[in-house]
Amino acid sequence: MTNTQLVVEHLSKSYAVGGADVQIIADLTFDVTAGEIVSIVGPSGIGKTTLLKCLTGLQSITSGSASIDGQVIDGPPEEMALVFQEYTRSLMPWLTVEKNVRLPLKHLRLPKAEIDGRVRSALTSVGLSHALDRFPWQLSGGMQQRVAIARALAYRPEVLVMDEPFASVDAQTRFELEDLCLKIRDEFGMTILLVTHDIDESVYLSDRVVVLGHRPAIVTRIVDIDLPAPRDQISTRALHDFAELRTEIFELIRAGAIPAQTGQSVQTGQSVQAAQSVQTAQSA
Ligand SMILES: Nc1ncnc2c1ncn2[C@@H]1O[C@H](COP(=O)(O)OP(=O)(O)OP(=O)(O)O)[C@@H](O)[C@H]1O
Repeated sequence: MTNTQLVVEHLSKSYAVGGADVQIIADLTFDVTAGEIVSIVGPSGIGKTTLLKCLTGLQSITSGSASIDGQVIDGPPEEMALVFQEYTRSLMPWLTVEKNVRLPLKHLRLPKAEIDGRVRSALTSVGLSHALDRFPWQLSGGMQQRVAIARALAYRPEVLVMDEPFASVDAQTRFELEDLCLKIRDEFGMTILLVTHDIDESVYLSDRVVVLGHRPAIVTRIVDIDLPAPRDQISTRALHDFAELRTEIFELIRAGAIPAQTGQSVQTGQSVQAAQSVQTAQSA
């Protein structure tokens, strides 16, 4: 029996731009089962980050709905934690690694021993138990992103939501962090929803890939990724099925591309993302 955790039904989203409503998302319907890894892909500017913001309660939904464990989402859900691409802005530079991970747990009112245990085990899971007393600026980019992931893990969310989490690290670190994602899912049984621009990454990590296209955005296809487990960076990526899935998704994204914009003075997705220094759904 499957346990549907996140349900998105006919979700649409418009932004007010210069006095007019601009519809970004037309009508999205999909769900995510507990313990699944689901990637959201689509052309740049299609509304992927906007969708995550609606699902994490950081933006209002214009019509339709999203719910987690049967509860309608109308603010940041306790069950979710968020990891963004910009780890340099989500970590507090004046706090040690250990204190950064501890920060969001403060408002949970847990016994100190429980908090200590969660912080230690999250940092061990991401391979940073040796770096507790270091400051973010003393770490490599990949290590900083591990701290951001550990902070989300220590919170023990049911659903980990990640927006382009590995876009700012080198290729080798990216592979390691992808494998860390798979390990987290297996170890903690966590549901993971992520936005990525990297089609290979979406195929490698996911159980299903939700492809968004057109303007305003719709779901163009939900692709099942039936690749064998456990996945491995070399052997999984060498599979014929892997190449076929990558081509299928690439073609779907190309078919759903947004035509060049004429006259509309809307910012690109990434510039808006840069302008809004949102950190975690729990405002860690
Ligand atoms: N707060 C906002 N106000 C007005 N328009 C916005 C706002 N946030 C995003 N947009 C617009 O919504 C559209 C989708 O942006 P979004 O960041 O969700 O896309 P994306 O698919 O994540 O983009 P990218 O792949 O480039 O990161 C863009 O045209 C963007 O300019």
